[in-house]
This record gives sequence, C-alpha cells and structure tokens, in this order.
Amino acid sequence: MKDKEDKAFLAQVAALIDASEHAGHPLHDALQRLYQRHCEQQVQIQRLIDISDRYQSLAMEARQVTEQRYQRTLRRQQKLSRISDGFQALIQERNQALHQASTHDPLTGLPNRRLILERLEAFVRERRRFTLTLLDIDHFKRINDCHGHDVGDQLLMAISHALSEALRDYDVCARWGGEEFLLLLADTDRNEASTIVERLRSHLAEVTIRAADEKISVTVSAGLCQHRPGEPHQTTLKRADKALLKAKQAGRDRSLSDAF
Ligand SMILES: Nc1nc2c(ncn2[C@@H]2O[C@H](COP(=O)(O)OP(=O)(O)OP(=O)(O)O)[C@@H](O)[C@H]2O)c(=O)[nH]1
Repeated sequence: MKDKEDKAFLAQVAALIDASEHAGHPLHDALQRLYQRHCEQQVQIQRLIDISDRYQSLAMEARQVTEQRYQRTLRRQQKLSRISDGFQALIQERNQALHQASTHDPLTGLPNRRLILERLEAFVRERRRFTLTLLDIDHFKRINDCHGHDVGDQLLMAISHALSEALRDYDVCARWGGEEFLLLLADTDRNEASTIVERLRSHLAEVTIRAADEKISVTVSAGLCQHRPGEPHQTTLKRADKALLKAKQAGRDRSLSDAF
C-alpha cells in the first residue's frame, strides 16, 4: 500500500516537473534535482538490496552444502561403527568358541583335563579343602563291542549329563579320559565325599539309553581321596587313581577311598 502511494506520489512529482506551465517556476530546478537524486539513490538502494539478497542466498547454499557434507560424514561414521561393532561381536563370539573348545570336551560338553587341572592348581594355591574322585564306567568296552561306538557315545553323553546335573555348582566334573571322569568336590572331606559319590553311583546306575529296543545301563567304580594340606595335586591324583584301581580289582560297581 505504502509502495503504491510512493509510486503515485513520484509520478505526480515527475508530472509536475514535466508540465510546461511550471517551467519557469523558481522551485522547478531544485525539485528536478531533488527528484533525480532520489531516483539515483533508489537505484543504489536496489543494488544494495540485490547484493544482500545474493549474499544471503550464497550463505544459505554454503550452509546447506556444509550440512549435507556433515550428514554424509555422519552416516559414513555410523555405518563404520556398525561394521566395527559387528566385527567386535564376531571376534568375541569366536574367542568364546575357541575358549570353550580349549577347555571343554566336544562330545560331552564337560570341562576337559586342562580346565580341571587349572582349577586343581588354584584350589591347592588357595589352600582350599577338597576331595578328588576318579570315576570310571565298568566294562565300557563291552558296550562298544556289542552295540557299536555310536551307542557308546550316547551312553557317555547320558552319564555326563547326569553327573553335571547331580553335582553342586561349585564342584567340577571333567572328562578325564575315554570313559573316566574326575570330580573335584569343593570344601568336602573324605566322609562327605564318600556319601556324595555313593549317591551319585546309585543315580548313574539308573541312567538308561535305548539301542535297538534294548535298554542299556552301566555301573561305575570310583576311587576317592582327600587332598592333604601342602600336597601337590599330582600326588592326590595318584592316590585317587590307586583307590580306583582297588575298586576295580575288588569287583567293580563300588567306591573306595584312600586313607587321608
Ligand atoms: N564310544 C566311545 N568309546 C570310547 C571313547 N573313549 C574311549 N572309549 C572306549 O572305552 C573303552 C575302555 O575300555 P577299557 O579301558 O578296556 O575299560 P572297560 O571296558 O571299561 O573296563 P574296566 O574299566 O576295566 O571296567 C575302549 O573300548 C575305548 O575304545 C569315546 O569317546 N566313545
């Protein structure tokens, strides 16, 4: 509205200057110069406005380009960090799998010799009381010979499962050899261990697997001994082995303990 009024006023002034009847008026020249100066200033103002508009649009473009670049870099970094997270998870998974493979028996999933020996060494170092039991399946060769190796494997798995289910969380049960298991009963003396092992033996005798419509079960023999303070774990192991041998020689299906 104001613009329209200004234009109309200027047109009026121009008309007054151009009108021949005002040609000799004493204010005519002054008004004409004023009008011209106003027009020149308007042109300059318009130029300044154009420059400022161009500058603003350039600044906005630059801001957009910077913003786009920032977003692109951010997306790239997010992608890289996702890849790196995935890679780290994979490495962690592989490490866990490697650790599991190096410390556990692949057939039964029980701790292996290496793991239980590490625990044994720690128990001796920390002067903790414990009892070792070597437990061996009786006449296991016959199972393999009569029913095949696969059935033997199934039985080993069933016995291992029953053993780890029956023991306390802080005990360790490892596959020591073929059909031999080593139990580390923590904070347990010979008498307590004997009760635990006898209970275990009855439990294991009830474990059955089916092979060609036949129910198969086994008995186990065990030799146990309590660790003597200061005794190297190898010596305790030898004593448990001797007790197992005696149990086998005495007719199997029993547990015997070595003197403390
Ligand atoms: N199926 C199967 N058999 C195994 C595995 N490891 C060892 N064995 C078998 O276990 C049997 C052990 O036989 P022996 O050492 O003679 O002992 P045993 O027949 O149990 O007799 P006693 O221990 O004297 O009662 C052998 O036939 C081995 O082949 C295994 O991972 N799977």
